[in-house]
Amino acid sequence: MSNNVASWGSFIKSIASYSGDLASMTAPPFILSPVSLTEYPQFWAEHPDIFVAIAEEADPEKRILLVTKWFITTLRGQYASRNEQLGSEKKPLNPFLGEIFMGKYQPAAGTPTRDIGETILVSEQVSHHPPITAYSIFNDKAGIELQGFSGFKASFSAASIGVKQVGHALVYIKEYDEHYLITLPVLHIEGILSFAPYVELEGHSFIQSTSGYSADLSYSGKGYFSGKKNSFKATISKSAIKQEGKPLYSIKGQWTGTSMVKNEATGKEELFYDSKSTPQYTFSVKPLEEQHEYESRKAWLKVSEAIKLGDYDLISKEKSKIENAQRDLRKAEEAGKPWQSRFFVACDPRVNNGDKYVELSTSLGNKPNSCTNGAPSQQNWRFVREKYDKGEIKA
Ligand SMILES: CCC(=O)OC[C@H](C)CC[C@H]1O[C@H]2C[C@H]3[C@@H]4CC=C5C[C@@H](O)CC[C@]5(C)[C@H]4CC[C@]3(C)[C@H]2[C@@H]1C
Repeated sequence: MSNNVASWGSFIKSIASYSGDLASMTAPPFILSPVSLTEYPQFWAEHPDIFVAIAEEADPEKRILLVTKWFITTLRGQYASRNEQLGSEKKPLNPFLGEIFMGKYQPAAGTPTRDIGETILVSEQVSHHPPITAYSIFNDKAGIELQGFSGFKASFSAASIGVKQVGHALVYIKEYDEHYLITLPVLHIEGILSFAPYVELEGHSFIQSTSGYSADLSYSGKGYFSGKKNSFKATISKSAIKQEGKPLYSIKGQWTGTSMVKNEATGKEELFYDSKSTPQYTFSVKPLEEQHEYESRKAWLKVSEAIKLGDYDLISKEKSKIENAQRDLRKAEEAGKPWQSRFFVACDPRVNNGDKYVELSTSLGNKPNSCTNGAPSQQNWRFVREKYDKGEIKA
């Protein structure tokens, strides 16, 4: 038995009784990814052309369809890209408090794409225990911005790890003064016993717009309603989610494959989205020498090189350098001023600070979603754009 499978076997036994913080659990080197969790928000706009097309659509009924389509385009990168590129899901680097990641989406060289302007990502680890990443993606030319935050709680069973996400995303379209609340799907890690973990989505997530339109998405994997992995269904309605009316549109398919949309009034069915359509945009991060010491790829350089080498001793040596520096910072803060987020501010989820979160999450009613099921998120995180504009760290 190769030592990888042996250590995987003991690793699985160790997590069966594990009740700690999933992000900080020690895992065998071959399951470690050299990528920090602060990089994951980049998957929200892997197709910036579809993101900006939302702001260019004048009809609100077509806009909710475009928002739902754009949301579906984000899922393959978010939840399946490690699997597709590295052969299995991997354990990302656990970001330190204040870690920053930023970059821009550019048309890939040579692809004849129209000029949609710059789409910028700013992401920051606003909490270490529990791990919470706050992020914003904005395109000033199109007048569309997304801000969100995401934490996760894991539950362990012998054969899979359940992961509930805490947080949500808000999209704002300036032209129409329109807001969308997007809740996050529950996921679990399958394939653990067969030594090839991968993410499967489950349950429901929702999109609720101030226009009154809403989308109810439900997910399933192999052996469920469609039998195929990474399946989803969605219904688009005019009323708020809680009134059960006949939907305007029904969508179904695979978020890692193709999906079809049916107009329930006319019965007409057509292709909704094909996720294998080639991504025309690459995400670019400035060169290491121009990066701030808190930016992920600079901060984790030595650790990610050690992970690529599979050199466990070097990984833990380089990791403890970062952890010790963080401990010293926390001690200094106890003595002096507490840590402050560089680009985000925490706010009370019950108080409307103009982003319509209270109105939109209320219209979701008691539907199970990560905004309101269980204890509402202790606090929401919001992007402060002028902190970025006036700051010295730029994408
Ligand atoms: C034996 C246990 C085992 O299989 O361990 C190997 C597993 C890869 C360990 C669990 C890790 O799995 C990773 C999957 C990560 C989520 C993937 C996608 C997202 C969406 C993104 O928008 C927010 C973050 C989130 C939820 C990631 C959170 C961290 C997850 C669960 C990693 C686990 C530590």
